[in-house]
Amino acid sequence: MSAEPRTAPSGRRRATVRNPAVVVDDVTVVYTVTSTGGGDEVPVSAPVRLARRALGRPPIVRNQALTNITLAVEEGESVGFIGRNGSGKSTLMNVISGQLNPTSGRVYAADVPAKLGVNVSLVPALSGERNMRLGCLAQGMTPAEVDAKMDELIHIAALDKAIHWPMKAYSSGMAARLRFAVATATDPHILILDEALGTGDAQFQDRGKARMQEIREQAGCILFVSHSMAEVRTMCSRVVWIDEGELVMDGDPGDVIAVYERFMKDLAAGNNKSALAMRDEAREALVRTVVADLGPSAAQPGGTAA
Ligand SMILES: Nc1ncnc2c1ncn2[C@@H]1O[C@H](COP(=O)(O)OP(=O)(O)OP(=O)(O)O)[C@@H](O)[C@H]1O
Repeated sequence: MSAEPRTAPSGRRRATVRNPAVVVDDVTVVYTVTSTGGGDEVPVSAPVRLARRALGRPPIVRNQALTNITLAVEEGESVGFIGRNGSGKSTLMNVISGQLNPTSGRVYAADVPAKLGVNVSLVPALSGERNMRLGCLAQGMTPAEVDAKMDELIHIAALDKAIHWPMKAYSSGMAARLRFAVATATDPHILILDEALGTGDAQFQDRGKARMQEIREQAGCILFVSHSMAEVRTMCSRVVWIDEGELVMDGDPGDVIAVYERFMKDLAAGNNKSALAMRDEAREALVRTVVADLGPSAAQPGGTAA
């Protein structure tokens, strides 16, 4: 990952990106996985295939999680990523955070992204408060900076007396509060939240939202994965819908969520054909917009738009 370009092709309706914090450039991710049920088999040499068969090992198949994803996120944006289970949201967040190398394509980031639960590992036997301190130190803060920040972090985590209990006594929601507070301690420029606030109660969600707003006001950006449309509607200034590893829509939260909810409703009702037609139409509209944004050269064979 590097902090190179200030402009890039964008999946958004605007052609120019003024202050990009993250640029995802034509990213494709293909996992390989063993499968007993067939699929797109990874070619292996004949001896390897025979040896695997003799040992009773299932064939290895390709699973394409992301296909040619291109988008840019600007400073100050809070972008919600929505989509069905297995559509590729977490894979994209893992690529952006640097946890996973894409099969092809690149990610450019203006700073090292902070991904909740990744930058620090917490110690179950230690109290929440000790873990908070250690987590901050692990992210490069000085002891004096940690001291100055502790009251604010304890307020954000809203754990009351449990802040002094060992973390092994925490529920998953309580641990999520603490991890969220630690992840935001350094005022990250790029914060990735993959299903982070959903585990918390209303009080934590309010404090979490307030903290995210502060980060945005300091020119930070937030990438936010959630299955809760209510949460996405209140938290995000823009929404990206991903399905089967491809961008389907990218724009105003109200517009994108309305189509996505119709899509999900149709699928739930068994109207797969109309759901998929709606999705394909939305995806084609996005491609047309990107091509128009990129100008006439992109519409020519060999142009830059996919
Ligand atoms: N480590 C892995 N090895 C093989 N395939 C994987 C791996 N991780 C994810 N996948 C596959 O990649 C695809 C996208 O998964 P991903 O977890 O990114 O989806 P998601 O949109 O975050 O799903 P969810 O909403 O259920 O969390 C799925 O087909 C999944 O099976």
